[in-house]
Amino acid sequence: MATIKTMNNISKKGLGLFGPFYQVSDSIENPDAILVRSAQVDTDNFDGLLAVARAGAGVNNITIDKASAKGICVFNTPGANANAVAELVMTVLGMAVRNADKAAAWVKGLDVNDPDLAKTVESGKKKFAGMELAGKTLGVVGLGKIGVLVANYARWKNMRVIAYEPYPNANNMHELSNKVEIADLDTVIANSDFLTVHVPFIKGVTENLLNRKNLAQFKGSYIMNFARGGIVEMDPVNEMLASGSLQGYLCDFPTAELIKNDKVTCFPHLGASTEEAEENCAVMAVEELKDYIEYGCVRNSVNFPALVDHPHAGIKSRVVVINQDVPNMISEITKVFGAEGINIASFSNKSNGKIGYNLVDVESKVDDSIVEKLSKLDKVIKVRVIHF
Ligand SMILES: NC(=O)c1ccc[n+]([C@@H]2O[C@H](COP(=O)([O-])OP(=O)(O)OC[C@H]3O[C@@H](n4cnc5c(N)ncnc54)[C@H](O)[C@@H]3O)[C@@H](O)[C@H]2O)c1
Ligand SMILES: O=C(O)CC[C@@H](O)C(=O)O
Repeated sequence: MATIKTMNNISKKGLGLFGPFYQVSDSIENPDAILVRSAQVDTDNFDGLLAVARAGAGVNNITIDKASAKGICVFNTPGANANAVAELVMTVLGMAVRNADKAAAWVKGLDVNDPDLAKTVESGKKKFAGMELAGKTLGVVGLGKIGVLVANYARWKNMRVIAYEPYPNANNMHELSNKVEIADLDTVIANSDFLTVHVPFIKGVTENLLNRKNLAQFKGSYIMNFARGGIVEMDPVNEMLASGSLQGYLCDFPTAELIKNDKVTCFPHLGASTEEAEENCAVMAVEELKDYIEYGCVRNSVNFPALVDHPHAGIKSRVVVINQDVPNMISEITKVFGAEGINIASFSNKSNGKIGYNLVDVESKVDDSIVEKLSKLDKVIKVRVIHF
């Protein structure tokens, strides 16, 4: 029986995949794995934790470095909620440039008994005249799963799109419209009518990626942040809003100050809140956890190297060895098996510069003594055995 602690609301479609071998509850104290959305997870608070799966993209709510130090694998679900966010971003921008929410609120406030209602409507609408997206330039910062979709949607609306991506991923680039222009960050900021950011929040790296210095070049009207609060430096944005050089700030991360500002439209971290995205994320996260718990396979981890290699028929034990990524570990590990007279049927290894990950398959049942011996090796972080 494996135990899974859920934090936040996780779609039933995903939870239903766990099956009878799993106990799934939000009240388990020291679970084998955690399934989470936006709640904070300090992995040091859980003994014996094997893995954390984030049903979503951003993992800044999880203590990744602490997890790596203890051999805890952290997963996310790349792309599973990207369309939900991209659709919201384009909807919100479309509404902003047409003053759609303000206009609709004005209509709601009209006197329904006004005999000249139709006239009032026609004469009042000029206050809400807006502009069109077609022909305007959208600047996209970050061409990951969401940024690519936003860029493509903007192209379909006949916008010019310029984008910045420092680490282009071949799969994402393959999906990108060939009409999207790629440029450096300053060029994107300086040439956009609207700016949207889609990068992870990484303290000291993407923190204040849009900042006083580079935002000084922005001559457009709206900045959108549906990625994470700390990515945009707020003091210059507030000053630009107050001076009127920026028409609006549209974001998914409300603060008291933002809520009070009439030129800011805040959403309640709503980007991924569609039935489809919640299901996609939950299903992907549960599949990742099950494959890890049952077979030691790693896909979509943010701290472990990818290694998907299911054991062949006849394998009775799979020994999972997680080590710091230093030279000579494979030799040290195999020596332990040799010294015990255990024949290795299959050995898979991957490393990512920080973590070395090994799956050692054996056609007999190994006992706990091998775990003890492997665990004593210098630089080994964690060892577990999966029996079949
Ligand atoms: N509002 C929401 O509900 C919601 C939903 C999903 C994701 N998000 C946020 O959006 C972010 C992006 O999601 P995604 O699915 O596109 O992730 P992704 O990993 O597919 O894309 C992120 C992109 O940012 C790029 N990047 C990394 N560092 C960068 C830097 N210094 N400068 C510019 N680009 C950089 C990466 O190379 C990658 O292409 C997530 O990390 C998360 O914080 C928010
Ligand atoms: O789970 C959510 O609702 C938000 C998810 C989002 O912030 C993400 O990073 O994927």
